[in-house]
Amino acid sequence: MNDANRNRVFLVDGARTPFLKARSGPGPFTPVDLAVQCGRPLLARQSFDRSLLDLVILGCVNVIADEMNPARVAALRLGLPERMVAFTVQINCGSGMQSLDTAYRYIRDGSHQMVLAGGAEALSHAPLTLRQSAVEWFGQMNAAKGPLEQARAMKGLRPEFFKPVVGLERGLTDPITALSMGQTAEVLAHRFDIDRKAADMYAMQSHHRLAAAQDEGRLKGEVMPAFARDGSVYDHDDGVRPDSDMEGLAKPKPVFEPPYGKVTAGNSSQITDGASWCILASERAVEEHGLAPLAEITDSEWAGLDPSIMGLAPVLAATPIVQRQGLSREDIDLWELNEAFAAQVLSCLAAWDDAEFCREILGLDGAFGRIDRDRLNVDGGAISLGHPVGTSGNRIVLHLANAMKERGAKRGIATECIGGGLGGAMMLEAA
Ligand SMILES: CC(=O)CC(=O)SCCNC(=O)CCNC(=O)[C@H](O)C(C)(C)COP(=O)(O)OP(=O)(O)OC[C@H]1O[C@@H](n2cnc3c(N)ncnc32)[C@H](O)[C@@H]1OP(=O)(O)O
Repeated sequence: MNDANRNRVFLVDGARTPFLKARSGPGPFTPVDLAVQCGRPLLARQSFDRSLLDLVILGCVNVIADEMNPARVAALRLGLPERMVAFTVQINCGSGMQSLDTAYRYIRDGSHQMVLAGGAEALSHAPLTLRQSAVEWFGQMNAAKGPLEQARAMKGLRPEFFKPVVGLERGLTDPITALSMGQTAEVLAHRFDIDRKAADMYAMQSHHRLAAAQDEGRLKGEVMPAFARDGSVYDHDDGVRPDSDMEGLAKPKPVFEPPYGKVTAGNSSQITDGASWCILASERAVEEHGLAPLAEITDSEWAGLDPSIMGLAPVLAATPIVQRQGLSREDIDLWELNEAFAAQVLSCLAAWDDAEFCREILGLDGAFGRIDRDRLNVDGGAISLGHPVGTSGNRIVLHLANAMKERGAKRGIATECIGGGLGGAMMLEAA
């Protein structure tokens, strides 16, 4: 399909739940609960009838057994018609952006007019699983015929069978390299010479920026309060530490490569629960229903690279967009680069500023240049907010749209690294 036949795609509106830090034990909401909590007020404030939506797509990494295909469960709980097609996508931390990109492409190519695309993740509900030896033992017990065989199988019982494997640890470990996500950030810190002070400084700024955005009411239309069954109300991102300072950040020990690593609890993204939705619409739908979009989605890109340096993927995904749009670094007014780890974000900035890297890996003539920190993650990011993995890609696009509107920006890019060695990026322009 040539460009002339492509439809323009707009991000009409969006909302998310507060991001809630996973503390000990499951949090108050499942992924679908979260999706419903922010989906309800979002749909209620639209001027169009919700039955006009064509499709629901939801990104979710840790789907729980009671909510298979959470997109469909959420759609029905949101009161959408039974004919509504709804599917769930999973591409690790890219899931919430994948839902948007799928919606963007469907609308652009003319098959759909209005799509609800989101991400939902409750990392506090990540499954606890049995170790392989325990699974085999339970299998033998089930297969045992009669008391004699059962007694024989019973002999194989070991206390460690009852010590569960934390699913989250597995989920945040790359299956090809066996490196944890934090270790991949350490690889980058080493490669780009990111020191602990620089990582902590970045983390401190993330907390200060989010705290300022909360205080100054910049998240008001974006964050919808969530109401738990026990009557508790959650109305703000609770992982923020407004008083973060360099002294405090210097205290936590390196988690993933002790004792010399640079990545700590203070400069990593937090383990968090949260959901986010965006409504995407074609130009025709915008005109027909008199909608006032936040932004236009004008390009997107995905990239793959060595899983052990997955954190560099934003560089590989975002740069081709800038190039093919005939733009330069300065033309991008705002960037949202998901803060998986401070060392990972800083490595991306360093890679863009490294002429050799840009020539060899990106095929540029020289360095892309260092992104201005005043244009990057202006209201904080996953270090201060938390990182509900299947949601974050959706949140950064939504927040980019809101931040662009708030600041009168013309153009912005949201981009993120994805476990397994992938990256995604989307470009927005003022509507
Ligand atoms: C998956 C993909 O597809 C791609 C990606 O995005 S990769 C990224 C995926 N996500 C991850 O890998 C998650 C990374 N983060 C983690 O694993 C965990 O946050 C972690 C293991 C690093 C730390 O977990 P934790 O110990 O529960 O952290 P947390 O409770 O926040 O902090 C522990 C202590 O550090 C200190 N600390 C944390 N932040 C601080 C700050 N800003 N200032 C000062 N001290 C701080 C405090 O002493 C804190 O203890 P208190 O809460 O009692 O004050």
